[in-house]
Amino acid sequence: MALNGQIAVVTGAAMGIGRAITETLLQNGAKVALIDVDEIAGRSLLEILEKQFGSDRVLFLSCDVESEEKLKVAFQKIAETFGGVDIYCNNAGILNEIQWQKTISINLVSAISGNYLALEHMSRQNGGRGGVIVNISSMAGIGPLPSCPVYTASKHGLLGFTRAMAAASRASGYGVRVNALCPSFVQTELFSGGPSRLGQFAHLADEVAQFAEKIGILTVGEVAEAFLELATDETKNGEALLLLPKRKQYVTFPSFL
Ligand SMILES: NC(=O)C1=CN([C@@H]2O[C@H](COP(=O)(O)OP(=O)(O)OC[C@H]3O[C@@H](n4cnc5c(N)ncnc54)[C@H](O)[C@@H]3O)[C@@H](O)[C@H]2O)C=CC1
Ligand SMILES: CCCCCC(=O)/C=C/C=C\C=C\C=C\[C@@H](O)[C@@H](O)CCCC(=O)O
Repeated sequence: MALNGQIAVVTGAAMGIGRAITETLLQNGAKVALIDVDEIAGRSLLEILEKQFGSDRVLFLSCDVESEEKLKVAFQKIAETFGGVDIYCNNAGILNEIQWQKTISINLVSAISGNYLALEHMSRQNGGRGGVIVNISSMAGIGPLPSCPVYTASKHGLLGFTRAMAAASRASGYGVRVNALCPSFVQTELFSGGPSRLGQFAHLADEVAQFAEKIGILTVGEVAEAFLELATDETKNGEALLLLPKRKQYVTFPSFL
């Protein structure tokens, strides 16, 4: 078991990619704290996971990641219950080009506050034991999706933040690796509900749908498998792993040094 005894925190854990990552972490021996704003879905999943893995290895905290204070309290509860944090998966995200400010708030602003809280608990400079942060960006964090420019911006921002955090952590000796996972289209609620939440560029939805059909759709299990690679490979820091059906690649970026 690659992660025996490790303590993981997953945001947006109640369904979709976050649920698959949570289940994969548990299957590999970790203890997992699930954070989600959807209390009904979260508690329902908790019941299933407690039966499958034991109540001593799972914890659910109903929390809206947009509230930095509530997220801080959630981290404190997790540290008190499990004894620390080794893995932070920042997964919670939405696609809403109509309420676009909310998309930025959840996908970027809350991701930043979550990363900083995780660093506080994991950094060796703060008495932590080090660890790894995996931010769930998107292929839209590497190339633009014309029908959702704000979602694209949030995922580009998250990718840039991830790479800067990785460099800062390395230079500061925090002992915390920070990586981004960039999946292409994945069969989830967010994907199927996306077209109904497009804004002024909704007329471009068909173009993107055709693109999705051309490149194919991932399963949440495939995303969870790629997550595990970033979480367990200690050579990976500051990486962006692009995941497509049937292939994956580490993205290379221009260097100016
Ligand atoms: N589905 C796709 O095609 C792709 C999704 N992604 C990213 O993967 C991540 C997960 O997306 P999916 O599983 O597809 O979405 P989903 O909609 O199926 O699940 C998202 C989960 O996050 C939770 N959540 C939403 N807002 C929250 C908040 N403010 N506080 C706490 N929890 C919150 C929801 O309740 C839900 O359980 C997102 O960051 C998304 O941008 C990246 C690439 C492709
Ligand atoms: C609209 C549903 C979005 C689901 C969430 C998500 O993050 C999915 C991202 C998947 C792929 C993004 C790919 C972006 C590629 C760009 O580089 C560009 O090539 C896309 C051009 C598509 C087009 O011509 O419409």
